[in-house]
Amino acid sequence: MNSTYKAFWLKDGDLVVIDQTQLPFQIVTKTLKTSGDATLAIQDMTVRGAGVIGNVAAFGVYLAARESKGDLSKIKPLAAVIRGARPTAVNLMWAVDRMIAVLEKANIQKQDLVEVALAEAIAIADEDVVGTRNIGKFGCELIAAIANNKPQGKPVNILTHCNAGWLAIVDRGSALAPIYEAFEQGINIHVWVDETRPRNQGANLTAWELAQAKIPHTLITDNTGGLLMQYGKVDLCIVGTDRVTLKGDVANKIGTYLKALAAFDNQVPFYVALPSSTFDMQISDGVKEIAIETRSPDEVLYIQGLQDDGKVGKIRVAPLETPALNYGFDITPARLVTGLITERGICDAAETAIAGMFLDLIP
Ligand SMILES: CSC[C@@H](O)[C@@H](O)C(=O)COP(=O)(O)O
Repeated sequence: MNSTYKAFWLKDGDLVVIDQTQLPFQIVTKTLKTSGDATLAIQDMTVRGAGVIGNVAAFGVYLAARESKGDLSKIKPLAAVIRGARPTAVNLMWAVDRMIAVLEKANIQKQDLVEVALAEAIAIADEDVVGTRNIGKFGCELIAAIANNKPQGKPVNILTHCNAGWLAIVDRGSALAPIYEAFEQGINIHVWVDETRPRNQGANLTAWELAQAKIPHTLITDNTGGLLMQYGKVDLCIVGTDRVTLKGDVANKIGTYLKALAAFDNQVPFYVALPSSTFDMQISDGVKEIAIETRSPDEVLYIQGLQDDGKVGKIRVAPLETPALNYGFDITPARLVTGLITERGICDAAETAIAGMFLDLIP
C-alpha cells in the first residue's frame, strides 16, 4: 500500500483503521485483529465509503484466514458474515468474493492461505490507489474544460454529496479525486459540500478532508443545492456511488437523487465517479434490484457533534414520541446522470456505453 493518505494500514499483521465516527473532532484509530472486528467496524461505520468497506472486508478475510489457521472450510463462514455486514455497497460483496475465489484456487495448489489472503487484500488496495489517480485525471479534464470558459478569477464551483474522498477509497476517493487533481494542477476551484444528514459525512468528513488539503469549500445544508443551481452558482456536480447497474442506475447516499433532479432541471452536468469494482453488472433496474440499507432511527432523531465541554456527544432534535425512518441510500436513474467517471475513462450512464468500456466485467 503506497498511498500518501490512508484510511487504514497494517501494523504487526493487524489492520489499523481511522475511526471515522470520531472525525473531525479527534483522530482515533482502532486495531482490527479478527474477522469479527472487521465486520463490526463496517457495521458500526468505524469505516465507511464503498471502497474502504471493500478493503476492510478483504483484510477481514485475511484475518479470518489467520484465526482459522488457513483452513478454508472455517474461513468461508467467517467471510460470509463479513459479506453481510452492510447491504448496499457492492464493493463489499465484490471484495469478499474475489478473496474467496483466490483462496479456493490457492487451496487446491496447497499454498499458505494466510499469506495468499494478505497478498490479495494488499493487491486490492494497491489497485484502488492506481484507480483513484486515473479517476482524478479523467474527471479533472471536465473541470479544466469548464475553467477555460470561466471569466478570469472566477472559480469552478463543484457540488458534492456525502464523502467520496480518501476516507472512502484509497488514496484519493472517487468524487474528490478530480477535485484533488484539479487543485494540484492549479485550477481555481471551490467546492459546495452538502452536510449529508443524518450522519453528516459531508460536514464531518468531506469538509475535514478539504480543509486539510486547503481546498476552498463551503458547507451547505442538504436543501441548498437547488437554489445555488438556480442562481448559476454550481458549474458541476460530482458524487460517488455504492453500486451502479448495467443500465447506469446509481445508488448513493440518501439525497443524491434530489440533487440530480435539481441539476437536470437547471442543466448542470451531474457526474458520478466510481472504480469499476462498484459496477454490479448482474442487475439493471436500481430501484427494483438494489437493497437499500435502513439504519437506526436514532441517526435522524439525534445529532452528534462537539459539545461546549469539548466532548463529542449527541443531542435529540425531535419530540420524544416522534418516530423516524432512516434510509441510507437512494437511486438516481441513469437518465439523470451526465456521465460516469471511471478509471478507464468517462462513459455514458447507459448499457451500451458501459458494456463497451467494461465488456470484460460482464458475467
Ligand atoms: C466510495 S465513495 C461513494 C459512496 O460510498 C459514498 O458516497 C457513500 O454514499 C458512503 O456512504 P456511507 O454510508 O458513509 O458508507
